[in-house]
Amino acid sequence: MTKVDIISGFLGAGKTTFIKRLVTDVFQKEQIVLIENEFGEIGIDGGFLKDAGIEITEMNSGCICCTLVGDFSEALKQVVEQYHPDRILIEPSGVGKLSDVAGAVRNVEEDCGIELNSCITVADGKKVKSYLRNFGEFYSNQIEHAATIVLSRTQSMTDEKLKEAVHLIREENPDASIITTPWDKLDGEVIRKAVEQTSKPTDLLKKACLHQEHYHHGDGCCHHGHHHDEECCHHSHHEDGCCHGHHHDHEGHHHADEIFTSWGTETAEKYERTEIERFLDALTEEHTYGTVLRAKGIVEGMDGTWMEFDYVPGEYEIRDAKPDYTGKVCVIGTDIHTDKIQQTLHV
Ligand SMILES: Nc1nc2c(ncn2[C@@H]2O[C@H](COP(=O)(O)OP(=O)(O)OP(=O)(O)O)[C@@H](O)[C@H]2O)c(=O)[nH]1
Repeated sequence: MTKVDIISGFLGAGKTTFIKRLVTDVFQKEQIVLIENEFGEIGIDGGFLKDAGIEITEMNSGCICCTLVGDFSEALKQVVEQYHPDRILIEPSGVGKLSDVAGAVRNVEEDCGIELNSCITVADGKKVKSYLRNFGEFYSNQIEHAATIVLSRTQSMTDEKLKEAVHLIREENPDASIITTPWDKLDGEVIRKAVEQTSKPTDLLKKACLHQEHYHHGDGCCHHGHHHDEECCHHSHHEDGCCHGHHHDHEGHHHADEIFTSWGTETAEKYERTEIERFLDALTEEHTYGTVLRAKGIVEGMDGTWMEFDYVPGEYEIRDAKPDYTGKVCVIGTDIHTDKIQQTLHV
């Protein structure tokens, strides 16, 4: 039986970084396939994991919800048939709802010969308060439905801030195990125990489905409170072909793409490192770029070397990288001014 672990978490939380730790130190003896669902068109994370021999299936889609029932179960089935892995790791989009993803996995457990083993959420310890307040519908859902919550960046938090973050998480989820020790300090075995022993998601998921008013029908789909005949995505379908959320539970139900915008481009443009630094520094200027929650990319430098960058509010990182087939940049946020971003990057 293939085990399935879901590693969710908001934009830039550290999901990919934690998954790297899992595959190198925790599940290193197992054959693993990673299914990533990026919000937006440009897949940037693949490199390291591909180098480590991990099979990666990327599902790039603006709306995770619409892909969950159709494409998603198809992807799961294909992965099992093609690779017969010991374990499938699913990294949903940072703005995906954990209950949706977990529900979709459970619906195809029997069909696909898989077993939902754990629901993990990685959360940036420094941003718990602000993300709960500003993006609660998505953020709380990821916290509430996790059996294990892994806090990232705790090494750069004061004890007081860490306590506050844990308290806020406990209010949303009294039962989860919360990993507060920075994961690079932990042995693989300790991480395995924290993830495996506490992550029997069955009861949590029952709760998830009741809470969200999902009805499970014989067709294996998870319906969001409405009964439609369509194949997938049972929100109200409007004539414009888009799915618009309905406010039928206390949290409201929005699609990621109603609230978040993802902009991405591939580019052969070359940059000075200082130019990228200036760009990342400037992303905090809301009046110019809107509310940028995440940026990442890989681009060629003027000197022919390559740079990879990662931005989350309050910090960024530029690293040397191996050349890619072309440069790629992706910016995600709310009300982002893509024309200004394009101007700055000359794309
Ligand atoms: N200092 C520190 N940096 C971290 C930690 N976790 C993640 N980061 C950095 O944060 C950035 C984002 O990490 P990712 O692992 O790509 O985050 P993600 O959740 O996969 O991000 P998305 O691509 O938005 O889904 C990278 O620059 C990481 O190096 C942590 O625990 N400590």
